[in-house]
Order: sequence, then C-alpha cells, then structure tokens
Amino acid sequence: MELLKVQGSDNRFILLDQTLLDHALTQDELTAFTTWVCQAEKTDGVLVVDQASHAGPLGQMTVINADGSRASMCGNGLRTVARYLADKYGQDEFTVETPAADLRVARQENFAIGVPAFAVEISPIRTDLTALPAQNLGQRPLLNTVVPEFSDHLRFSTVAVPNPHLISFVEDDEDLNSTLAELGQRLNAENSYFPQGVNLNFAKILGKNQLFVRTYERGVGFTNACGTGMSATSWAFSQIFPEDYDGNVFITVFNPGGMVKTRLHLADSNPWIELVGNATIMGIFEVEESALHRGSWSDGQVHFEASPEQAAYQDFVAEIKK
Ligand SMILES: N[C@@H](CCC[C@H](N)C(=O)O)C(=O)O
Repeated sequence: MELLKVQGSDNRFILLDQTLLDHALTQDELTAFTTWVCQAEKTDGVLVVDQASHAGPLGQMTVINADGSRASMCGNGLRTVARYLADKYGQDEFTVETPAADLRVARQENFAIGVPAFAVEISPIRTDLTALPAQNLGQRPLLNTVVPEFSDHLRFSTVAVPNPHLISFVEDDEDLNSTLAELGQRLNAENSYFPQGVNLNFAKILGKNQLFVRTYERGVGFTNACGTGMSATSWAFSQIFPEDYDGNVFITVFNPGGMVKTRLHLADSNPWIELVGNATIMGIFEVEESALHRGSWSDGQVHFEASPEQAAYQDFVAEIKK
C-alpha cells in the first residue's frame, strides 16, 4: 500500500487514498492513525481521499487535524489532493467534493522548476457569527473590531471559509510570536467565544497587495502556513484596507513556509477566493495495510522513498527570500 507525504507552502500532510485499500479505515481507525502518524512524521494532518458520494467530482477530500479533530476545509491540503487526483486520472481541471461544497481546482504553470502548482476554490465565504460558530461577541461579525477580552491593543475580524478564522493585522514581531501563541492556545482550549476552537491568523501588510501571514491552527498549533487562513486574511485585508488592495491582480501572501497567491472573486453570484500555490510530493511510504488499521508502524514495516521535489521547493523558497 502506498501513502504520500505531501506539502503545500510546507504545511505537511499524509495523503491516504482509501480507494486503494482492501478495507477502508473506520472513523475511529482514522483518528488513531492520524494522531500517531502526525507525531511520528511531524505532519499537520491526514488528507483522506475517497470516491465522491455523487456524480461530478473526481474524488472526495476529508481533512483530519493532527489532534484527530475533523475540519470542513484545508486550502493547502486541497492543492495536494488536486495534484494527486490530476496525476491519477490524467485531468487538469475538475472539482473535488468537500464537506461543505464541491470545489473547483486547476493545474497551473509550475511556480519554479520542479515546483508544481495548483489553483483551488475557497468557498463558501460566510460572515455571520453562527457560521464559525462564535458566541459572546455581540450580534455582528467582527471587522477590525476592538475586543478587550482578546487583546488590549489589537483589532480582530472573523470569517468562515467555511472553516473558522479570526484575523488581526499587526505591526510588532512580539505579536506574531508570543501574542499569537498565547491567544491561539486560549481560544483553542475550552473558552466562552469559540466553542469549537478557531484558526488564528496574524498578518503584516508588506506593501500594496503584499501580506505576510502566520497562523496558529485549530487542532494543530503553529503551522508553516494555512491556506484557508491566508485566503480569509486576504478577504479581511480587502475589506479593511481598500487603499492597499487592488482587486484586479493577485495578492502575494508570504508565510513561514513559502508563498501563495490569492485573488478575490467577490462580485460573482457565489463569492469565492482563488488560492494558488505549490503542491509538492515529499515522498512515498510503502506499508502493509494492516499497519494502517492498527494505527502505527515500526521502522522495519515501512519503506520511505524521498522525492526530489522537496529539494526543488527549498530552492524556490531560498529564491523568494532573497
Ligand atoms: N491547514 C489548513 C487548515 C486545516 C484545518 C484547520 N486546522 C481547521 O481545523 O479548521 C489550510 O491550509 O487551510
């Protein structure tokens, strides 16, 4: 049985195609395998690929966070699932079923030599607080709003794409580090505002249509990048800083793991965000199916073949950091 280790903006996942198994893993087996493999392989989650439940999409994606919790969406993960299905079925443009919607994906020109790239649709975009869900924050969505319970100097915005995001534009590195860690932990433990936790994104505006975003993810903690987080932050940026935003061109979003491009299609009948970035295969595991059902493997039971794509990606990141 082959499993992939993949990354989008160095947000790392194990990709498990359940259709290749003799017996699909049960939900409990998936949870146990995910919590074990994410610790063992230092990945942020497992992306489960299945047959779509209805006609149209080329496959279905389920996202399991490192702690075993389920998420309605994953932007970086969807690019790697799109790459996997595109290679498997020889198609470059199709839809993928996710819990909230069938989402469009399309192969793009490589970001650099050996760095394949995909565009994915991020939608639906919902601003009502019930969509996150959020409570004890008043009736209106937060939009650059002071929330003294969260910080004495930062402002916050909320949006679901459709997984929940809380966003703040910051200036100090101190906020990008300790404030983000402290608030991210607080709002993802038992708390009276986000009963199901929230993905917390802190962003710096680097220039016209240029952002840096760092995310503390629900179910994970600090990640190298969060695709839905960068998309949600791009949306908040367009609403709060119209003088720095040009809707006719892509926004460049840097993150600790690399860079993506986003573009907002808010005038469409179903508003959506286009997220473009790398979809990199880090390597392939060969493992007995029984180890997946058991929820772990030992060194002798697995063979890992690293892919040259990761080195090509690292060269690309070195180039953009210059
Ligand atoms: N890394 C993802 C988001 C994964 C889900 C998130 N942790 C949640 O629970 O909502 C991305 O790239 O979007």
